[in-house]
Amino acid sequence: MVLIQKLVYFLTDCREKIHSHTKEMESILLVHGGAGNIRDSRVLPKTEIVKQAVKKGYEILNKGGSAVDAVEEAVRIMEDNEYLNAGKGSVLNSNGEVEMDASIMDGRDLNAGAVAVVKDIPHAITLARLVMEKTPHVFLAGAGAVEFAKTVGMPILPPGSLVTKDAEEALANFRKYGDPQGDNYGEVGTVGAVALDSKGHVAAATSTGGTIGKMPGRVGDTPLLGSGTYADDEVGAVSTTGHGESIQKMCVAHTIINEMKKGMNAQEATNLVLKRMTEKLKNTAGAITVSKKGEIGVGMTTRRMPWAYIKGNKLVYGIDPGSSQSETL
Ligand SMILES: NC(=O)C[C@H](N)C(=O)O
Repeated sequence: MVLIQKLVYFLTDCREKIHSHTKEMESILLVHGGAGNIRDSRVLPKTEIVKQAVKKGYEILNKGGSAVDAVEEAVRIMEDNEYLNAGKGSVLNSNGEVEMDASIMDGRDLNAGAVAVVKDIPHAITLARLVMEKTPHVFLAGAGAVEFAKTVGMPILPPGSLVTKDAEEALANFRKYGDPQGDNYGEVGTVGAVALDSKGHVAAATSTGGTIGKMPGRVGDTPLLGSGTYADDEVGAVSTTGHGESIQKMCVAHTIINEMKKGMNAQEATNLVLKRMTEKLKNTAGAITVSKKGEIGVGMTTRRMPWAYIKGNKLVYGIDPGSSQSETL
């Protein structure tokens, strides 16, 4: 009798496992364009950019592409946009140079790639992906990362090519007036994406020029696994933005993952960890989260953060805390 019961349990378990592996998930792509004290005049353009990026990235998921491909594509599109703080348009360090950080993580096997303090590379996120796929390492920084980019045939731009007029003006203002709001990372934003693909795999990617007027060589949260980016198929994926030093101290991305592991949904975990960080360290941040079950989390303790996601035929987006709009595609 006991044996028969055990056999029944075993067969049920097998059936469930097979079922869960073959069941198609509804794909989700969720992106952000950086949290901060965003002026009213920038609300519309920033909202448009995140909508464009999510639409382009979602085409990959629609064709059955992987979560990793989708997050990389969405981030590349935002890196190309001069109004966001990644790739061209990145904020400048105290020497007037662009130094970028990026990371990408694949929830299937926790494979990851990151780069920090890289110059003259239009797509730091793709370099991070190549570190993940073509080296035995997870993280390359500075001149070594740029050397690696050359060996894999990535274009290296002439020095200063990623510096924009806006970024120069912003640095000049920063030098003159400092950072009256205390969140100089906000006017142009870091970019990030999280995805769940139809096979149930998650991925996350984040890319930034860091903080305006930063010391040369400064590394923020963005390239650090567990701070700026994290993805694990067992739980979900997170990308963060905001005050990098605080995000690092609280390991915000992985702490959100941990809260979900303990039972919170994606939205609750995102809100809780950001609130905790802001209460404890008196600095602000934002995060986007997708869970393996397809829950969405969008949170910010900043004034604003542009974000957008597509799930099925619905595009949902927003920029102010607690409000969103949607369109049927
Ligand atoms: N805009 C940002 O999100 C800045 C980024 N988190 C950093 O500190 O490098």
